[in-house]
Amino acid sequence: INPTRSTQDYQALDAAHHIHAFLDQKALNEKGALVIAKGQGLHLWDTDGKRYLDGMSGLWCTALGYGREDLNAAATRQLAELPYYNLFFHTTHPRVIELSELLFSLLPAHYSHAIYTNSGSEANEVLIRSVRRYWQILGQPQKKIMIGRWNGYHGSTLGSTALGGMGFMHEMGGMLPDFAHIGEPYYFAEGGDLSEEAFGLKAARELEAKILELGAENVAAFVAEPFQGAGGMIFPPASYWAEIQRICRQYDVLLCADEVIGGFGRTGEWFAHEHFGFQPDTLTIAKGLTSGYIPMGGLVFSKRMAEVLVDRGGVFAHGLTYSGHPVAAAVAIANLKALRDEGIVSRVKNDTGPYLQKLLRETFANHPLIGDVQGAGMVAALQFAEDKASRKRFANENDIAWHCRTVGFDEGLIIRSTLGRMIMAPALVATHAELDELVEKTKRAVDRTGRELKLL
Ligand SMILES: Cc1ncc(COP(=O)(O)O)c(CNc2cccc(C(=O)O)c2)c1O
Repeated sequence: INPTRSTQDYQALDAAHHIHAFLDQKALNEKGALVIAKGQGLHLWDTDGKRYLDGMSGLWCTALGYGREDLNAAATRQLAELPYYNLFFHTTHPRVIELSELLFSLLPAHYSHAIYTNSGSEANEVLIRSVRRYWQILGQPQKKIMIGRWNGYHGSTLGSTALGGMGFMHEMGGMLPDFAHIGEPYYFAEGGDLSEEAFGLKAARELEAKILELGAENVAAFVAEPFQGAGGMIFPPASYWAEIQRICRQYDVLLCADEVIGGFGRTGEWFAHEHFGFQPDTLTIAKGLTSGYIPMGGLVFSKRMAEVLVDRGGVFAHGLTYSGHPVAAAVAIANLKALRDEGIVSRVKNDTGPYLQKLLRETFANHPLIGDVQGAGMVAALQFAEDKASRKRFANENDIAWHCRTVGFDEGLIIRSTLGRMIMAPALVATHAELDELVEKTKRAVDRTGRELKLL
């Protein structure tokens, strides 16, 4: 690492010019941000030269890990050839066409069209506008309410915030009309004395109750993450998604999956909805699309929706300057080809995913502080609990998880904490040795947390 400034200089300038995401900036300014300067494989280095194992793929996005020469070369070549063009005014360009050809070869056959964006939030703004336009074209303009889930996360733009279910986000700048929410399928916290199977059906049937309350003729879509990511890496009970899908079909409500985190191999399937076995009408994508090397998101439409928007919709009044950006598309092509041709997604499904999941369950099955281990493929969560059998959580579970995350950084490990859960989502290229290091360092952080907070 050859930083041109001292860490302190970087921290002072960062504090002078930035408002960071989801934190109290004044508090951060008192201790200074961690300045990450280099990445290679699954490792990151800060400006003091400290090395970290990145157990979070950056923010769930660096599927191929850091330092990939193929992605660098793809971007450099495209920057030289055509650094920018667009899909406005009857024009297009080769790279975004080649990306879509490749993308739809990896998607289930009933998807046909995509609109690209720069982020997942923007893709969900396109979703809101496209869904309402779809029902307008079909002569049902009043069918426009979008139903999301409490503690769901769909982004930080205005509509995506309203679609999400994080109340403290709604309080900033106000909520929007025509958005509704139902409870989340968080069995450990909400299951009570129901079986998982029964709770999954109960949680799903909240959607039917909400649709009947609002009037099916007014409800446009249900939008949800196949598994909740930012909300705490929560997998729903096995009975959940089939029931949600049945309800959507019964009331002619579009089923929209937000695959920003789950997409591109995270669960061992190319898309998380395939892991859970349901067929959404739209898919929101971002993150793993380019392994985070360059911003890109998108909205994927089923043939059924695309035909209405294209064949009967006339002018589609939407457009973003950088939609389908040539350099982002070039990186996405290289990224998807590597995931496919290096057999990375199938290795997550058949080898490294099962290896990680088994190792976590063996390591934490009888741990006095851990009440549940959830996950599949290269994503997992540990639930802190005071008592496993009764699923009793610690009153101060947020503080415990945050302490564990902080201890992790001290041990050279980056994992995420949300509520009372420790989350990991390492790069899909992780080796058995790197997964061993990830689990070993996580155990050390959990044990240290237990000692330092006198939980044991
Ligand atoms: C399901 C989902 N949908 C949309 C977005 C928004 O994407 P953009 O950020 O590209 O606009 C996300 C983003 N998810 C996200 C972003 C940043 C941090 C964390 C975290 O869990 O710490 C999660 C997401 O997880």
